[in-house]
Amino acid sequence: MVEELGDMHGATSVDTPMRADAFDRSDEEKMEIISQHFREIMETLGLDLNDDSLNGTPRRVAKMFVKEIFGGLNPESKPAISLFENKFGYRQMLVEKGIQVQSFCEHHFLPIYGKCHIAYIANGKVIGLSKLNRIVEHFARRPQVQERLTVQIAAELKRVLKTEDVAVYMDAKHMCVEMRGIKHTQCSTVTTEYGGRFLNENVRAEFLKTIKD
Ligand SMILES: Nc1nc2c(ncn2[C@@H]2O[C@H](COP(=O)(O)OP(=O)(O)OP(=O)(O)O)[C@@H](O)[C@H]2O)c(=O)[nH]1
Ligand SMILES: [Zn+2]
Repeated sequence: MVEELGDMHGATSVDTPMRADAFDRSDEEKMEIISQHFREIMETLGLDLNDDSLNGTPRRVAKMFVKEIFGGLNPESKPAISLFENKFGYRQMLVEKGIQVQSFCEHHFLPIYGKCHIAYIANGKVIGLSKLNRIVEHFARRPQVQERLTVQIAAELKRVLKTEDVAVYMDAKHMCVEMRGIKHTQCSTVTTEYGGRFLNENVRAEFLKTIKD
């Protein structure tokens, strides 16, 4: 189980901080507890949960947290990866650009949304394209900071593709910056992670040009 939680070659720094008892409860138990607590939050805000529109909300939120938007906390939801022999001898970078990112800021539990662009240079095997999107989706479905999300995606790609030649570029907007606090709507946050040959200026420039085209 500990092995499963480790997202990067045994290092722990990129891992989402999890409690030791994180998987002691079933999803159903988690939903029941969250539902009760969310009911209390709503009631504390003064809402009348006898209203037929509000009555099911605690359970809806609990299900959404456990099964949907934070489903990536469960290591069992990590996508199975299909790799294929690189019989065609493709040796250039493959860029999957414009992958949608929908995540949640772990400081305010408000949405982070934007785009992620991924590249890798095949080392023997090639990956099913949709698996690149699924890896992004898995790590996005956790409370996150954008930096960790970016590094977790890169680490998983390196692990499954058995190469350091990986690049991740993410450009996202944070609702915690837009809707509250500073309330600035025009900025976005860019995070990057480059490994192996992407540390070379020319290779990186080709990647950046491809995602800007
Ligand atoms: N580095 C980083 N910071 C983030 C991310 N998402 C949100 N934040 C920031 O996390 C910080 C939390 O800071 P605090 O000062 O504790 O929270 P706050 O008082 O609500 O801050 P304000 O948003 O400035 O009102 C804020 O500056 C957020 O903008 C992220 O993905 N990465
Ligand atoms: Zn936030």
